[in-house]
Amino acid sequence: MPAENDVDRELVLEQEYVTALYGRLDALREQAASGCGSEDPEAAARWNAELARLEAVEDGLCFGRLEMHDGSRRYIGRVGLFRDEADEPLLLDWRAPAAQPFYTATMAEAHGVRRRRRITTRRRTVTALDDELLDPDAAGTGTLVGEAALLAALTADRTGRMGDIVTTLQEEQDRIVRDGYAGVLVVQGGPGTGKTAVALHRLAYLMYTRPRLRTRGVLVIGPSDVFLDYIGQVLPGLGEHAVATATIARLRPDVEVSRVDPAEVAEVKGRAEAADRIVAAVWGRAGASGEAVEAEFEQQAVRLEPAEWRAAVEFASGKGLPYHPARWVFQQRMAELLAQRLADRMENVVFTESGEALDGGSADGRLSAADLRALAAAGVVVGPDQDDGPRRLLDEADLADLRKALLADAAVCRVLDELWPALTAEGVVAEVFGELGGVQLADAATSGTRARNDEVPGEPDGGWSAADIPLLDEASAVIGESVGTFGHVVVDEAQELSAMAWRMVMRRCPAKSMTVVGDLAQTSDPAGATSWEQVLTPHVADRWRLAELTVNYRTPREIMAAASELFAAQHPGLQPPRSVRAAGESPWRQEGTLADVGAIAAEHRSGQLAIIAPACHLAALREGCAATVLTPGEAKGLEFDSVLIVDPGRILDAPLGRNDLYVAMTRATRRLGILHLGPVPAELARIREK
Ligand SMILES: Nc1ncnc2c1ncn2[C@@H]1O[C@H](COP(=O)(O)OP(=O)(O)OP(=O)(O)O)[C@@H](O)[C@H]1O
Repeated sequence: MPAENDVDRELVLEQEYVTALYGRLDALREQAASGCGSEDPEAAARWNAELARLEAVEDGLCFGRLEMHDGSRRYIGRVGLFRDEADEPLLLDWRAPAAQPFYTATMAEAHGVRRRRRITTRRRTVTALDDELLDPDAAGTGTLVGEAALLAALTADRTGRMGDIVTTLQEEQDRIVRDGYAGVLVVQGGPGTGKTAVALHRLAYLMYTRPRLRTRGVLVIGPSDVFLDYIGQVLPGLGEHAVATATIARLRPDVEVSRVDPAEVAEVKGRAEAADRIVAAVWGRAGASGEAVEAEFEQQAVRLEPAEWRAAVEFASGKGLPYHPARWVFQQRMAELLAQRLADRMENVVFTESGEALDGGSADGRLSAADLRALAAAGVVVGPDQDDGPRRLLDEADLADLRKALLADAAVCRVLDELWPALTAEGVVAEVFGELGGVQLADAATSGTRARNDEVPGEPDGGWSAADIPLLDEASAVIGESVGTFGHVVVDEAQELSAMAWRMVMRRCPAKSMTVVGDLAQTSDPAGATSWEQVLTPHVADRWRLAELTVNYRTPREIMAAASELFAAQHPGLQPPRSVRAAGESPWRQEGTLADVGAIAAEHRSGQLAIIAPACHLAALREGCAATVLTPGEAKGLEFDSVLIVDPGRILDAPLGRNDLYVAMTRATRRLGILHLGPVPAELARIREK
């Protein structure tokens, strides 16, 4: 331990350095602020983004220092700063390779580091220094990097917003953050292992190492708007602003979700077979009629036999195009056929001496008066001076005009539309799934409802459900509507995605560069995942890799011990994650009624309290209650200082109720209480009574 006056001197020195860093930051901000007024809108936007980036790193700008064996020093912080315009680094961005030993250096493998220093600041003042001497002779004395700082971070009161963990990232987490794997990296781990935090830090890392991602766009998909709000500050604090966030439902902002499907209906809608049903419904509309086609164009009737127009259908559908682009090809082909048919009739023409066209029928292929009117309508003017006996009347340009006129003709379009109608995604989904409920849905593929798509209203009675969104997206894709894409996509709580939701996500990431975060033990959606391989192989074959996190930073040991009965019942043979700390308080249970909740909540003294209960009790519990009240599903991914679970018996009744209860129990960072409304469920019997 250095002597007290040594510590004071070090504090003064570090303060000087940190003050200089803030000075440099201020100068850069000033420069960015003046750039914001630029007349060039692109430059102004760039400077605005730069200013936002520099403003977001105010807190904890510099949080570490490495002292190397060669005597050099490296200061580590949220962004990189350089002295004036020179290359001399004042502060290393935490993502720079030279900063990595801050996270990975251990006694056994020091990576050239002699001393690792954590610098704690409040506003711009250095308040504490925490040094670790990496002495190889003392190898094996601990596995947590910066244990004191880590425990301080873990036991601090929760603020309701997730903070970044850039100052205390642990080695197993850092390895995932810096994993440059180009395919799908799955981060699997139990509750509280830092999966969300790690995924967001990895995204920040990838944006730093692959700057092109900033232009190609990155997307974070989370389970709920509350969750997205909860994590919303993490990336800006890491210096990255240009990140899109969405829930699965909000990936289609044009559709409003106003209905909840029963679980069994949502499960059927989530199955991959729903995609086949949509494909069948859409393509079943191309060339469905078996009749000969009669089109009338400027009083000329043209007839196409089924074999003729069917050839056009086959030609267009064989192009490998989506439905609407293929429809366009079909229409062009049909216009060619119809124009040719008309042209064949007009092949030879004879005019009288006075310039009148002979209207003698078409036995010899001569033009009738109707032929001439049709030609005039198509912009082809046949003058009397062109009468020099039988000849080919229409050249290529005339034929092109004729085709164009045919496609602009309402009567012709009506006929073409009947053969190959225009569709909307809403119409298709309403047609295939709209009026069906429950498991009857499974029969829809074979029964194939035949309602005319273009007459179906935009949405089924009662509006759309969240499970309809991937179906709408699928239908849009089959029809040929394009969607925005991203260079990298993070999917959080990925175990909840149905097969159809995965198809929707994959469509948005053509490069299939993704960070997928989840825990199969927390799946609560019956349409969700039971195996990563099963989920990913259809989309990326073997271009995916699994990385695991094993340490629970959130849930104290006492609560994890109580939750492990549930875990063991659901996953025999597997180990729940190891808790990094004890809270000193055991969870409790009590039998009672909803009326007891108020008194229990009133006893709660410090930190955030969340009440987690089945949906049927939410309204009653929210009345006059200051605490946050959530279902287990809504609580996914969140955490609170204290959690009170109400009516665990009913939570367990859900299709994957054990997982739901496991999720609810693992949200607490300190205290857990359980109020059961009847006899205690067997899974919770070992928890002490209050
Ligand atoms: N290295 C770390 N330093 C400080 N805090 C950490 C660290 N790793 C994780 N945490 C904290 O642990 C808590 C849990 O992290 P996170 O929410 O990312 O876990 P998770 O695995 O996604 O959990 P769940 O699956 O239960 O939603 C958060 O408060 C996070 O800040």
